[in-house]
Amino acid sequence: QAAIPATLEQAAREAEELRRQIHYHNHRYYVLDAPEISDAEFDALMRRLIAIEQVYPSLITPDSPTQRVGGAPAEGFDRTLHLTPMLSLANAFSAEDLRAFDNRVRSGLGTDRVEYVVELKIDGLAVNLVYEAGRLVRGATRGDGQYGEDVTANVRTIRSVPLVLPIANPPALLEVRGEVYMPRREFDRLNDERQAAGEALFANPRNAAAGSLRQLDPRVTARRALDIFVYATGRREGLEADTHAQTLEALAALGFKVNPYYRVFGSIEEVIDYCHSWSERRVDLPYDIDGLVIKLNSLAGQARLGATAKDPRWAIAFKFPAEQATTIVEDIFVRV
Ligand SMILES: NC(=O)c1cc2c(=O)c3cc(F)ccc3oc2nc1N
Repeated sequence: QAAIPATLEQAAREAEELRRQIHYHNHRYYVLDAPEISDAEFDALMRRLIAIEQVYPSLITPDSPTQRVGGAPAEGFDRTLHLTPMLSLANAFSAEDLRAFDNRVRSGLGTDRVEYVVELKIDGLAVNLVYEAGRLVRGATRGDGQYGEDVTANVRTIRSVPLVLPIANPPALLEVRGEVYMPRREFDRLNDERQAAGEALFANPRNAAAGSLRQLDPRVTARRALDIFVYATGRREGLEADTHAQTLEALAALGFKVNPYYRVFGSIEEVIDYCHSWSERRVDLPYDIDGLVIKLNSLAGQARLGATAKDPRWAIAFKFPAEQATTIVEDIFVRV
């Protein structure tokens, strides 16, 4: 272990370089799932930065990777107002519903052909992230769509959530929406742990993710392998895009984790085929999806169609049939 730099200036330079490397390798591992260095090498970088920050506490910045896991638990969660409302999605349950949606969109726009983006509908809980000058300043649950619970300390523990956007001139203000989820393997591990400890089990990964994200103690959240896929922006200044697909590409370029299975189609029939193909394929995914989300690709078109009081006219969720209840209801007739 090399000696800690003798002066604050040298320490600051090394700390800055270490932060850059750690953010980079964190992104490689947790966002791209393509690490370039071993865990041991990554841990060595972290230990070096922690050692320097211990000797020079003035170097500890809120977005330092050593600050991902906060300390004292919160008493409760503050309410926070989203910069733009988080609406909910109307549901489609059949090909006919999707064709009706397509007819409404095309007649609303007065065009006969439109492009749609189709994304997997991750079965987790929606969160809202706010970045100011490229730094994560807030993470909130969806709440009632206008106000959410401020769970920033917990969101910061999700390794695939960038604490800083590592580019020279980040957007001045960026609101990003995503779905926080718990991979099924982590869900099984967590329930085995709770079973062994005689604690109540989580019914499904969505409940486990919600329960983990709404922990008062971020150190508990940090022990749950939560993950996120981002899927939209809210308020944004300095992020240019004409289509939703370009928005997803821009978010990925900023270091966010975007689900790789989104596709652009030029007709609702292709959308329908893609949706049906995932009804069986989804069992092979390491996380739960409860359908797909179909969105008009053109952002100008989205703006023209707008939203009703609660849901956008330019998007719809295609839902798979609900899982048949797998638990056999106990025999409720007591034999007398
Ligand atoms: N769970 C999801 O994977 C997912 C959820 C939403 C939304 O809830 C959603 C709600 C809106 F009002 C508009 C777009 C949306 O896009 C979305 N896209 C997704 N991929």
